[in-house]
Amino acid sequence: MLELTHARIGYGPVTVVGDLNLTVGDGESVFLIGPNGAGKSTTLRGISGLNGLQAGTMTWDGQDITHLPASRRAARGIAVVPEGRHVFTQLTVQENLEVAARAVNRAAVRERIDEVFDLFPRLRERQHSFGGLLSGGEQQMLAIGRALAQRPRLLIIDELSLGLAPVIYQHVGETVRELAAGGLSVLLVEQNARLAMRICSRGYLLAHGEVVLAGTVEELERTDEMRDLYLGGLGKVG
Ligand SMILES: Nc1ncnc2c1ncn2[C@@H]1O[C@H](COP(=O)(O)OP(=O)(O)OP(=O)(O)O)[C@@H](O)[C@H]1O
Repeated sequence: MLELTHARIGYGPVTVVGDLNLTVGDGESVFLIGPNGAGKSTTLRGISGLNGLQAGTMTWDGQDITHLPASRRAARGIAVVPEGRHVFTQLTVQENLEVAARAVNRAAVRERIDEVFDLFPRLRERQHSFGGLLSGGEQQMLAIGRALAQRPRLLIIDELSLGLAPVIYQHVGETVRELAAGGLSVLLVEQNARLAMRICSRGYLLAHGEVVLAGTVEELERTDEMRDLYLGGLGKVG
């Protein structure tokens, strides 16, 4: 469904990611992992359209979207949860969701917000609270809820677990895993390999702007790189 071919992504004249080939199939959940500065966020910026491709192509459902602006990608079903969440701190939970739902389609806004509340009951409890007063975990739920309120077909999350306590990211991760199991396509950038491997079925290891390993979770967990660098030498995903 999403396919990047020989994609080169960077900032102005600077190239960060060179010659990237990456796919996320219909209903597939895929993670991107790699050390700091590997180019994971830059890759997501290329996919969401915030950074244009310096070379290569990107297709969505077989159509070339290489030059499509970010707003039009969202309308086609690509939703991004940025690193750092970026919820509107001066708007309530409900208003945050309304803005997101309306941005893509003005119909059935209430229905879409209720769907998000069903998924994250904590947000329903806090619907009248300002975004800025939420805990980190609640803000992450709201950031994911904002993306889901757009009824995407591909949900992209940059650093799901960042700054959250294990009990919180496991709860949020479980919800994302259920969404993926239900057929939503997911592309997850995540430092926590165990979490990424629990949610996703396939992954890419990125280093210095290049894919150095790719495969299914079963294939990746057998590699020395994943075992030594990300799974603490224990091998099997818990
Ligand atoms: N606005 C920018 N202009 C120029 N270079 C940038 C810019 N933003 C990021 N970079 C560079 O791109 C490289 C990759 O950054 P990126 O944020 O994509 O890595 P990452 O894999 O997401 O890392 P992290 O895990 O730390 O978030 C870094 O060397 C960084 O300095």
